[in-house]
Amino acid sequence: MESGLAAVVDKGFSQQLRKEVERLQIRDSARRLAPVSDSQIAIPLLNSGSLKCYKNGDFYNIEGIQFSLQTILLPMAKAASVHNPYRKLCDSMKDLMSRNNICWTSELAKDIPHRWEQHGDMILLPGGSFSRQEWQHVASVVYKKVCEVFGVKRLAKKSVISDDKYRSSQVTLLIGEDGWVKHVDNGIIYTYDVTQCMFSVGNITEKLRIASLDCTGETVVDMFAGIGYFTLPYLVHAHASKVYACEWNPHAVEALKRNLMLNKVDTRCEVLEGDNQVVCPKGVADRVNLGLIPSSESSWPAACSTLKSTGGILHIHGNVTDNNKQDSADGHMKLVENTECELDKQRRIEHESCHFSNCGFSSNVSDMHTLCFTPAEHVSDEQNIPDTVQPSALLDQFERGDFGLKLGMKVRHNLVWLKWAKNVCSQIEQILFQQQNKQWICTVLHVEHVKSYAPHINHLVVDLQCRPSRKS
Ligand SMILES: C[S@@+](CC[C@H](N)C(=O)[O-])C[C@H]1O[C@@H](n2cnc3c(N)ncnc32)[C@H](O)[C@@H]1O
Repeated sequence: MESGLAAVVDKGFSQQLRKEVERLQIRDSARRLAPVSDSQIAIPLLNSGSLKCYKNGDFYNIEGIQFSLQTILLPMAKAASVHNPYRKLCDSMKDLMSRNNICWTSELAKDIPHRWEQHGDMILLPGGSFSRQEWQHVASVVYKKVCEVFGVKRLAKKSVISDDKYRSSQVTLLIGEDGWVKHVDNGIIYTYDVTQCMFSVGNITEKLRIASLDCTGETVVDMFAGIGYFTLPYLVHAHASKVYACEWNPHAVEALKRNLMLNKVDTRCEVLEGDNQVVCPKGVADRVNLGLIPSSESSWPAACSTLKSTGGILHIHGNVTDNNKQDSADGHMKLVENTECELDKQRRIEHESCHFSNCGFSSNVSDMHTLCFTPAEHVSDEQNIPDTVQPSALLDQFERGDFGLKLGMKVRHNLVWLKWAKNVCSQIEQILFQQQNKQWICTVLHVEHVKSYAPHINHLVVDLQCRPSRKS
């Protein structure tokens, strides 16, 4: 048993809350979930830092699940007690400090990371690890010890991704000659220098989605190519005939060129080094990828002018903020569906992508068509709430701002997402109209949820089909 921080929640909500704390990356996997009474379960946590914004009086509330924080004795996970590098790291650091007559404190213990990334023979530590003054006295030995514990040759440490125009990596090499690492991801080899470029692990679902497209015969322009996160899936799996890859960070360009060679697709890709607003070719693309967050808006005109005169598809990424925290906390409306079983319902509510078509809802995904809303007991104007509401009607009400109902969080999010997609769609129509002096019809084909970026901020992608209107 080990004492530590835990979230205590009613049994019926324990699995939902476990998923939420895993999403926030604060679940302590070294200790096991355990009942604390007949009706409550404790979920072990690493820390409570990211929970601050969910605090409501003495309790916390995530997605309508109420829980408290307590310090509790919990059993160790089996794997953790047998082979746990974190424990090994703690033990070897305690030992090292005592040999150097440095007193072991809880502050020093907090400086030891619970998570890290392994890139082949390199361990990449999170920012903030080993940052206290005491470590500096024994710095070179500490870093060697860390390598020993993990059985690697190189060690590096992160801080935040820089806000500079290159979104440079902020990684310092602590032990080793260079920062080049290799990743194999969905059959694609990526190599890059961790001290110079970033690798967005969180975008894996979007990379897989791109990989599943059939782009045979298509020309694609990747406006923010980086080291080839999307350029490579377009070439290797989606079989694009040609990709123009724009990138202005010379370190990323170097990695991109290496990656094209490594994956033997360099003959189908032209790397255009520089600002995409300058280097992007005109009138060539069937498809344009705009993979920059929080927004790629400044490059939308260049993206529009790279489309073929017959039109094409834009994949526009963006961070979308849901500001209305109050509604999400009390969630007056429950989202239910008539016919589905409990498990399907759960899956559907957790299914984080939504498909919308032509700013209405697409017929190929039944999700939103079959939704109806049931008022919870405490909604006073129950009689005014229709049994079934068409999502497009919901959006109209939502846009007029006369939405008297409070919606369940996922539904409201979907409406916020759809509103964002519609907004992007009409801005792109305007840009195309201004550039070409004729009407274009843009259609929202799909809205993809890539990841939760921060509380109330979601990274989305809208797929827009853009066609010149026959009328004008
Ligand atoms: C965040 S990375 C995106 C990588 C990839 N799309 C992803 O989501 O994982 C953005 C890349 O776009 C590049 N970039 C940003 N603005 C640019 C511009 N105007 N022209 C060319 N490259 C640009 C940055 O240097 C960086 O490598």
